[in-house]
Amino acid sequence: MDNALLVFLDLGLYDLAESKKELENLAIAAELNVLDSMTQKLDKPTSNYYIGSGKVVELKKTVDVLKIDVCVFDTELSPAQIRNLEEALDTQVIDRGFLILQIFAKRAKTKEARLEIDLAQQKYLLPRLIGLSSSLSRQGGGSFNSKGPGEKKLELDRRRIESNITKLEDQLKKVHLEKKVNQKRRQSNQIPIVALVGYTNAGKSSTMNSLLMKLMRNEEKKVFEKNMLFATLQTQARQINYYNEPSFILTDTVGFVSRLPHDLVNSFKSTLEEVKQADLILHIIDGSNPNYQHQMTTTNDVLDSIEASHIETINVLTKLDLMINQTPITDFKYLSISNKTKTNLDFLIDEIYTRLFGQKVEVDLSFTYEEKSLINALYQSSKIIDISYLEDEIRVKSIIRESQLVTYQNQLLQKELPSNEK
Ligand SMILES: Nc1nc2c(ncn2[C@@H]2O[C@H](COP(=O)(O)OP(=O)(O)OP(=O)(O)O)[C@@H](O)[C@H]2O)c(=O)[nH]1
Ligand SMILES: [Mg+2]
Repeated sequence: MDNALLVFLDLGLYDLAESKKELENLAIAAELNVLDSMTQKLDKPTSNYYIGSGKVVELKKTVDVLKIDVCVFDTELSPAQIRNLEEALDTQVIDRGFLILQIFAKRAKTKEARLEIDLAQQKYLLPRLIGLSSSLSRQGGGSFNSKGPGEKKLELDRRRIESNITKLEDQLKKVHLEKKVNQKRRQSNQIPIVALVGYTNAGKSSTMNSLLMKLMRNEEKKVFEKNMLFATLQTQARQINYYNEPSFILTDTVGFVSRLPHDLVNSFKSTLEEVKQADLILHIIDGSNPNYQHQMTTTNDVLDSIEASHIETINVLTKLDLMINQTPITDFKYLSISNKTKTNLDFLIDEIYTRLFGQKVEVDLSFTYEEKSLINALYQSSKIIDISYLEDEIRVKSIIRESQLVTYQNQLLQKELPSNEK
């Protein structure tokens, strides 16, 4: 494990305490051993080193004493700043964007995620080729093994990266095409899609698992959840068939983080395609996090940028069990749940079904004996109260959802007002 030192500049732009905690968690997620941090208060960053040159001297001392392998700066550094800092500190220097790319690179498992992250890394490196040359050799990420590469080598490296980018983009196009076919198939099934979105570590995967256990009682379908930033890197979908209710597809997605590297947002836009296809979004918010408002805004901004902000949304506050001594949140409408104590899950489930399929209605239906398959479908997606087999028809009394009325309009005998049954 590499020893890391975190460097912050207090420009009064961000909540420093939150930024510190978040960068530390990002470093831990990147499997770094955080030994210390250093903060400088300045009005604006310096062009040579980002921090002041006096601070660089101080930093160098700490780097030597603590045997620091990598200094992580909580910002986006220019290629020149990286080069200058690496020379002055004689250690690897990376910025927040590079750190996030490292986490994704470590976690990406599926073919698509691997290609996306490779592409984001190559795009990130291209303009930083000069500055990052020594970091790269330490990463073992290519043949950039001299500290001051000559012009010719630089040109070769640049061309190689450009050709890598083209290759990766081609491969990705193919993967996306296959995915589109699958999506079309799913859409033609007309099963509605519910997507869980939110800030990283908010509790999306845990909420998905709570719902799966409650509705499907199937341990095997569970997804990975962990107290670690970016535990989920790939969208995962499960079809929910709950007795007495119509089916829907539930998908877990990659978490968001503020100040995400631009190339990464672009790369993961296709992963977020699923969100765009959703009929309903569950915006998962960690209500116990003092910074929840900022996290919500970040998520809403990403939803805006992928043109998904028009999709119907339920705000879900998780970690209710940790919010006991907090002043209640009153600035927006939400449902609060706990995945730990399993509180309010029934409310959430009922809200999901109502938003997707409308209220429950009690109906009397009449089927011919040829329409038996329709009755089977009804059995799977609604609550049958009574069924009687008459001479030339089958009479069924059932509680269905409003949206199912269309499907059974030819069989409908009478319709009563929405029942109060929940
Ligand atoms: N106390 C408490 N902890 C929770 C609750 N929901 C989730 N957690 C914890 O929060 C941490 C993150 O949960 P995840 O479900 O992995 O979060 P996520 O939003 O999927 O995170 P990423 O996939 O990393 O974006 C885990 O340690 C969970 O156990 C809850 O209701 N109460
Ligand atoms: Mg997750």
